[in-house]
Amino acid sequence: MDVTPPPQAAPSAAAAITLESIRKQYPDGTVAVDSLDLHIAPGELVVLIGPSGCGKSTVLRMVNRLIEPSAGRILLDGTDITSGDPVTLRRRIGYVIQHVGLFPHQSVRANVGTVPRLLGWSRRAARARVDELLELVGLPPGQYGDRYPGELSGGQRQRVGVARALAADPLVLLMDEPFSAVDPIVRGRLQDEFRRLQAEVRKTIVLVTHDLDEAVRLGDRIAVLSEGGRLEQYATPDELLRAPATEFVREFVGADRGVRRLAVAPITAELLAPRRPEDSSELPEVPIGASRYDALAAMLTAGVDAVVVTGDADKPLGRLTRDTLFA
Ligand SMILES: Nc1ncnc2c1ncn2[C@@H]1O[C@H](COP(=O)(O)OP(=O)(O)OP(=O)(O)O)[C@@H](O)[C@H]1O
Repeated sequence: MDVTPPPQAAPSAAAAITLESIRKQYPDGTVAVDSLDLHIAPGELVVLIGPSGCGKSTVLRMVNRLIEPSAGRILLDGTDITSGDPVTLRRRIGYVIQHVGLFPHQSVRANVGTVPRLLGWSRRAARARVDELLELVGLPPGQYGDRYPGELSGGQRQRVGVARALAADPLVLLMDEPFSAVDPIVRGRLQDEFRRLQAEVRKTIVLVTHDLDEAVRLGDRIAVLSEGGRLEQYATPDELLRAPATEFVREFVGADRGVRRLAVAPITAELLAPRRPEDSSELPEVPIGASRYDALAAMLTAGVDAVVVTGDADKPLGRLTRDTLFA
């Protein structure tokens, strides 16, 4: 697989986020987040997940200071953001919420161009950026740029929200249940598109969701929180599903975690057994590095209990049996 970025891609800004002993106590005494430490690398997509009321949105909104922390520090690339002007800060941080919050009386182009305009970009530069982003989120500007939000589907509005959040090349993108207002089919499509988009722009993203499948699909790492913003586990989707760190996480990820994991756990060399002479004619082939789900699907389709795993130039490397898929 070629992972070299296309030569025309401009380097895009992405900051590391560090939460240090961050706490939020609301004026009525509720401690939404007690003392949370979390580090997010530049360009990483971290999902915050946990039961209702555990403090996910509070954590997210402290990063752009829509909510002020009661204690602790938040650093962007090592600089404390808890002092300084919150409005300036918010212009460097994209924010996408469930019900997008587009301006209904402004065109799609005007909506996406909001922050560049506020930042004083020239009309030409702003327009070029807006059109580039609309193209990137799959809404060709010639067709959609002059429409109003009321003339779009829910999924299209959500894409405009994402384009708007990315318009001024933010350091960080915060997303609070961004895909939950659309039906499951549109949601799946938006998630796929969003993954492709993230592979291209590589922003540092913090995404809040209730949906474990969404977390597993999108997250580079997942932070599982329990009440009071307590960090139960912070791990890759594969690790979280393979080895829940606490009883809370084990229950949260559910009894079917082995099945969910098939989609995110790759086929690796150590799972393979030597080939048998009769294998090549009988068994389907699956490339190394494909997901274990792909291997299971190939087995079920062919009605067999094993596949031949291939490497470079389709060279057979070994056989993978159904039992080892869950290892
Ligand atoms: N303005 C407020 N004043 C007092 N308590 C609040 C306020 N906002 C949130 N809370 C409380 O803080 C806790 C965390 O809320 P938060 O919205 O961060 O949770 P969440 O994990 O995002 O929940 P959900 O998944 O239901 O959206 C909850 O107990 C909530 O009732």
